[in-house]
Amino acid sequence: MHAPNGLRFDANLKWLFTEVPFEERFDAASAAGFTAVEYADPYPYPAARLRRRLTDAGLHQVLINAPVGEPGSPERAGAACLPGRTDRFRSDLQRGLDYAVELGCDVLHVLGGIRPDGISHDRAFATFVTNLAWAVDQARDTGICLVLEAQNSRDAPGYLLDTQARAAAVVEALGGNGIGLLLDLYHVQVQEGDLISALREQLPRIRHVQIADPPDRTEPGSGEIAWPRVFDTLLDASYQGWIGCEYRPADGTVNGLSWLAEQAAAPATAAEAAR
Ligand SMILES: O=C(O)C(=O)[C@@H](O)CO
Ligand SMILES: [Mg+2]
Repeated sequence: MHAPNGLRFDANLKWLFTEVPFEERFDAASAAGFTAVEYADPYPYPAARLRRRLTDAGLHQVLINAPVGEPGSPERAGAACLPGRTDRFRSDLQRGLDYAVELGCDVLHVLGGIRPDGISHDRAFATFVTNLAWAVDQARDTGICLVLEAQNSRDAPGYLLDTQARAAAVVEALGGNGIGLLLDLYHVQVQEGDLISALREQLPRIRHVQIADPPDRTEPGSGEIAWPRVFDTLLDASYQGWIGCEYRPADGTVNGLSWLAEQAAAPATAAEAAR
């Protein structure tokens, strides 16, 4: 969906349109005007079936996550930083790439993982970088870009990538080709604040953006972020990627979409601004 300001927003089907069962959310997103979707977990469904849902609804798949383990398991946020779990990481990553190819998806989010008790940060981080170097090689011929997201420690205690600087350090260590940042503005605001500086600093590495307004992770305009300033920063930098609506609608998905007109209004023309 193009907002009045020209930025492109996609619907996160884990968070939006939860009024209907998952497989009905494709049509619901299309009917609400979205042209693209993302969701973390396609794996309960055969990829060919999801592909049909996308095609029937006229939607593009923007992003999925690589598989993660069961809630409560050491791999619950992925195996990428777990020493001794390389085989598991590799098979999950390959499965993620297979789904991304089948869904025509451009971007695969590889989660940072939860550092296990007794493993130093340095060891977990080195394991992560080694695994990601292999993953970038695997993805190279597919054209799929891998992305890393920093998550805030309130919602994701123990998450390896807890700041933009840590996620960016991995991108830099791997040379920045075929790998970039998923910058989730909700996590940035909760963990670090200083959003516009973070955007300006990370823009060359950003391949995907996600949005939600703290403190309740609801739609833009319902919380504490100055969204028109944030969107202007992306526009000023000619950001070309998608922006995923990864928020919990405060009062129904379709009711809540009025923020697109209010918070992502068309920039005033020079003549209007001078009046
Ligand atoms: O929690 C988030 O933020 C995400 O983007 C999820 O995809 C992490 O699984
Ligand atoms: Mg996110």
